[in-house]
Amino acid sequence: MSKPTLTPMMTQYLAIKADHQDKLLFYRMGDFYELFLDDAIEAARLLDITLTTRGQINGEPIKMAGVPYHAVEQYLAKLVKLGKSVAICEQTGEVGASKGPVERQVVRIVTPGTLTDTALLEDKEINRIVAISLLKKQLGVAWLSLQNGEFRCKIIAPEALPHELARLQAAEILLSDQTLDKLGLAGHDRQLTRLHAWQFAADTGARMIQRYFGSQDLRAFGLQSGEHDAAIGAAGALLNYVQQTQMQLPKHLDSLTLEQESAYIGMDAATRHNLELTQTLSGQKAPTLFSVLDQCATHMGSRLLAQWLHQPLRQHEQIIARQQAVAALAPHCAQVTAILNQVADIERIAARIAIGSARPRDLSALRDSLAVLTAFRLEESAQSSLVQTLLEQLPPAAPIAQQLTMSIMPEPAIWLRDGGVINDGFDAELDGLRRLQNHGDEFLQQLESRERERTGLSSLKVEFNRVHGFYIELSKVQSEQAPADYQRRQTLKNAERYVTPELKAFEEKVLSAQQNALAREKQLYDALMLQLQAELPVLQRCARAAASLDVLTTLASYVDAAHYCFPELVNYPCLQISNGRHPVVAAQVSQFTTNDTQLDDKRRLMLLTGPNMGGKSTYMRQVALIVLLAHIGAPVPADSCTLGEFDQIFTRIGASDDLAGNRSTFMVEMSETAYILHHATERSLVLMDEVGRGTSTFDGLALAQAIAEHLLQKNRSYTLFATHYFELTRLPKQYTHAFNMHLAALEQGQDIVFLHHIEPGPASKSYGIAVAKLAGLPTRALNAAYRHLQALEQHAADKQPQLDMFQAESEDVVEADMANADADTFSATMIPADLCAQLNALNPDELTPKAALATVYDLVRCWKNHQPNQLS
Ligand SMILES: Nc1ncnc2c1ncn2[C@@H]1O[C@H](COP(=O)(O)OP(=O)(O)OP(=O)(O)O)[C@@H](O)[C@H]1O
Repeated sequence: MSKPTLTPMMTQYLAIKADHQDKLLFYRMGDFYELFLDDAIEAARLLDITLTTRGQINGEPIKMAGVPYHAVEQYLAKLVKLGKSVAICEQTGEVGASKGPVERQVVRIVTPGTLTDTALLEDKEINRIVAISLLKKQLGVAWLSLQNGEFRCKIIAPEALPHELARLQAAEILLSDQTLDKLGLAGHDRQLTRLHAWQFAADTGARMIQRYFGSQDLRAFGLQSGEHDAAIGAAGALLNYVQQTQMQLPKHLDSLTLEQESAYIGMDAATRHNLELTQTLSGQKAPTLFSVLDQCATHMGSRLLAQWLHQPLRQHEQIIARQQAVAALAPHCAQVTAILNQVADIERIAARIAIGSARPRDLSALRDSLAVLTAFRLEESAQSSLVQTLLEQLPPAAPIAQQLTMSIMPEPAIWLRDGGVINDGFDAELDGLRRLQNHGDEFLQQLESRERERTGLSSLKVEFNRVHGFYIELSKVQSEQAPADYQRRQTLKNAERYVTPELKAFEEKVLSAQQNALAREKQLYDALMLQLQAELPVLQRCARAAASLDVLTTLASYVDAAHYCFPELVNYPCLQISNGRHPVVAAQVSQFTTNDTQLDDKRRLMLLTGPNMGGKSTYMRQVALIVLLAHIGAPVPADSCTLGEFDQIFTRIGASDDLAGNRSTFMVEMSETAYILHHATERSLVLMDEVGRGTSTFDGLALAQAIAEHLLQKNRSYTLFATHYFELTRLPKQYTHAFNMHLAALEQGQDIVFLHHIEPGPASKSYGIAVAKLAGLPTRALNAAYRHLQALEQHAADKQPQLDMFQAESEDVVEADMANADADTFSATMIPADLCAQLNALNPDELTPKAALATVYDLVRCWKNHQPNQLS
């Protein structure tokens, strides 16, 4: 086959594209980024842009689609959200400098995990890129954020991977095909970037890490060869990937930290999801714990708060240090917030300085923020050593602030290429070039009066326009008398325009002054950027201190405004909450009913019963959220709270399919439960909501009981176990560490009033049909449900096989903690079998009034035959 004939430009395009097969190539042509061939088809579909054609290859039209360069960011944002990576190819050579197409190069690669551009990032989210390496049986994870320099790694058990990914909320996941085959990672398709296995090799990784940090030995990072090989390989792959996509290794990465499991309260993926920390169950951004709490003045504060919520601390000393800081800041909330409101996102500006992409307005915002922080003083911070440390870290090194003040214009231009960024008086050469530009007016005025005098022509004017540059204009009438040295440049209807050698020379000088000034500004800007890069650690420390102060102040604002209290942390088993509230639900309903919780070494498992909609889930989540908030050092929504030591929080709540993972609702339920039973300890908080309901009644009941027993006997965790299986309320008889509580409700006829108040003992009824009535089930269906219920109850009464909420409890089971239950609701209705058969056969909706009356007579007669003394 003969080689296709290609234009020089297409040859260049294909050569560049060959190095970026797995990405969309944005190829700069004038004011557009163009995509060709398959890239064009894909981009047209994903971005909803027009697909056209341009030229041919082998007689086939070449598909083409393009986006204007000035709007490129919105398209990049869209593609990155869809998990796509884009190679940006710019014109790097001078137009016409050589034969053929102007030289072009890929100058950066935009991937979901390596974004730094404000326009492409969510303000309140941390963008992390995670690398996973499986070496033999060792699983290493490393993660990095280009926005805040975070760089960490750890070795984890393979089954903990989904939970780790849920915690890190990776924007992009790097791994090899081999690792992917072994791990699966269903549901993460969009985030996956596959790399060659050699990129995860431990020795390459070790070399990369040592070179980047200029260190001889990995032990400085707590990493041991052999023991941490998978983590080292993953960290090395990350560095390599960043270098390849950013065309450089930014200088602001933190020292690599080996994360220890024991530092944080463990939460599995299901728990983070169920507790709606930063996302609702349906994937929305509000209302969540984060959306309700986040009053931070800065975006970096908001991001840190979200990070704290996903990483509750375990060490009591650290928590107490934060509590003291929050308490110390409480009286100063308004003052600190007013200051922080004036502070820009220094963290992200520092990241852009690190990769050399900071824009003029970033630097002016940085300058203004640093000035505010330098002047910031807070009295009475002595109560908290944490606040004192943060305040010490706030003011940046004086030279940075001074340098920015001197070098950057008060209101610089948006783009460096437009000039007007470097301050007047900062550089003598730039000032000279600017003078030449600006004082051109003076020269032109002088020239105009001189020429008028020389020619005696009153209509003579010296002017400038963008197309023709400087010119002398004469009216049509006087143009006849133009001197010989005037060269005609343009003829208008009423005027003639000329240039002179003197004017031309001046024009050249001014224009070159303009270009020279722009070049000088760029030189000075680049030098400033290098200076700032050298100060990155100081800037990052300042940004982190400001973000921490912001979060602590936000938490402090809840002490008075929402009557939150500081939990007391003790070293004996205890989970005691008085008048606790659900922080999110309480913020939404007009009247929230507060509830107590009392678990300790002797009360380990609370069996929670109560009607649907009674508030069981809310109560259980409230307990978990209070425990979680306590561990980020926050005050909690309660009147008082005492907590022992906790290591993990587990939840098994709600029903969801895992379609991506090909698991049914019941399978998901059982997998999550299995994980809990394998991992929960006596320091763990476990929430179990209606476990077993995904299968048949008997299987479900049997499983629920076995799970509760396992939690009581083996795990000995603090457990809240909500159930509709009334049989389980017998467990306290057998296990002294279990106890019954229920959410109270009142019945009024066929209606129900939820009290949302937790009371001792099991619930007496489930009120399912009453709740269905509230939900608007048609009357016909409701009536049928009541009839079926009666029949079922009768059947159960006859056979006595299984107790349920509506059935009398045998005497030996009714125990002290049932004392509050309404005894009347436990009395069985004994209906004779023939009467029951008649009732079952009856459908009142189908009876005429006359037939109904006759039926009532029949029934009464039948009943009287059985109960002659009662109804005679
Ligand atoms: N303590 C409370 N104070 C005020 N309103 C509450 C309280 N607890 C729950 N609610 C309200 O009741 C609604 C139902 O609560 P929840 O979902 O917790 O009930 P549930 O018992 O778990 O129901 P189901 O068994 O059907 O899942 C909540 O959406 C909330 O509006």
